[in-house]
Amino acid sequence: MTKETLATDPVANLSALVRCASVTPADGGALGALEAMLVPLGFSVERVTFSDDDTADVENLYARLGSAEPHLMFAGHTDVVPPGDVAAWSKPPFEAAIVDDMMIGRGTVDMKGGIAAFVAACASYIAENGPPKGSISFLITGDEEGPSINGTEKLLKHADAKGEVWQGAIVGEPTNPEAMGDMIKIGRRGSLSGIITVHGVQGHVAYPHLADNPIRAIVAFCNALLDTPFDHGTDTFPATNLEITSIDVGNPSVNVIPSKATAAFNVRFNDRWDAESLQMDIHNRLDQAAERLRSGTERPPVDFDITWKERPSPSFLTRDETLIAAMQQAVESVTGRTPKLSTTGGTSDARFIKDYCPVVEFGLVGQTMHMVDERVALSDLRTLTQIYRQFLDRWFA
Ligand SMILES: N[C@@H](CCC[C@H](NC(=O)CCC(=O)O)C(=O)O)C(=O)O
Ligand SMILES: [Zn+2]
Ligand SMILES: [Zn+2]
Repeated sequence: MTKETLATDPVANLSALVRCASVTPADGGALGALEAMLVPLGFSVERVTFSDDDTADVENLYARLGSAEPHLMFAGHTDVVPPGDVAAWSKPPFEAAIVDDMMIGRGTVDMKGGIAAFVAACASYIAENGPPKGSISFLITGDEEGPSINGTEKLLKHADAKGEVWQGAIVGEPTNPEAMGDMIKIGRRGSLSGIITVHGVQGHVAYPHLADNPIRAIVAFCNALLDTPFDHGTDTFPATNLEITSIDVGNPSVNVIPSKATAAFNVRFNDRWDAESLQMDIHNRLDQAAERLRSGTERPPVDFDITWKERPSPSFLTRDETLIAAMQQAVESVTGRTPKLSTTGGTSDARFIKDYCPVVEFGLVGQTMHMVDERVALSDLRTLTQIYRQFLDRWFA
């Protein structure tokens, strides 16, 4: 294998990936581009498409180099969110244009950049040392930005059923708020979504005693969810937070009391809760608010129901000190900075991986993810490559 055939340049790797328009669930050739980088490095590549009811088929990739332990998994996604208003971009979102040492394009930071850097780190490791004394695998999905039904969760099950065992995993999502070296994610909050529906009685706005306005109750319910904090955070997690994401009555008239009102909400919860205890607390809050609405009035009981999104995400915390320390040392040795160990932000596919092996997350600076003109500094991409390379050196030492 000559050095020239190896994908050691993270910028070239990223250009190839960004040029594939892989908006979920489309692959746009992205996994093929990744396969073309991995095969010359000696990886055995398996491509697998998953299907499910009521959702699009999605392509995924699992690649492994080596058969011995320790086995390190690098996990991520090649799918990207839509570009939005293409005319608002300063360069086409799937061109990978470089301006002032920044590459502009959808997925540059979230998270084709992480994949490009990890491939480059593997290539440079192999060029210097030959194949590692152990194994490296890539577990890459095309369904992270979408419903996440035909992605990482199924790919892990598929690989596990074939006997794959990992000792640790890195997820390459953008974890740094402002600069490289800011933050490693060592866990994630849970996520729970629901919709409250209040059923009222439609009527004339000038004759409210003949109707039952559901907006009165939906406002009281939203306040009951927002007024009292769920907690004040724990040693390792920020406070649980609930956001109302939508309130709808679908009423175009000014003189009609609507028949129904709904409020959608999402809770990001810490390790004091699980989905069940949180659901119970929310039910209690709503029951008490309904009782308050009725007490001392002639009103009928509030008729409401709540539906939960089928698949809440659990919170989790990685407790593997060795894996965390290896990433921390790699970041410190390249950036000279001590990264914060954090559980802030959204959830990620690490919530599935944690059931198979310890997992940490480190990637690029996330400031422009999902935005128009998403972009990465080429220097950050090179820094990330060096950090992953340092990690590999430590892991396989
Ligand atoms: N689409 C998935 C889960 C959605 C995951 C999403 N994660 C992020 O935006 C990552 C941001 C970060 O790194 O902090 C979220 O938290 O909503 C599904 O529906 O399951
Ligand atoms: Zn992402
Ligand atoms: Zn994203």
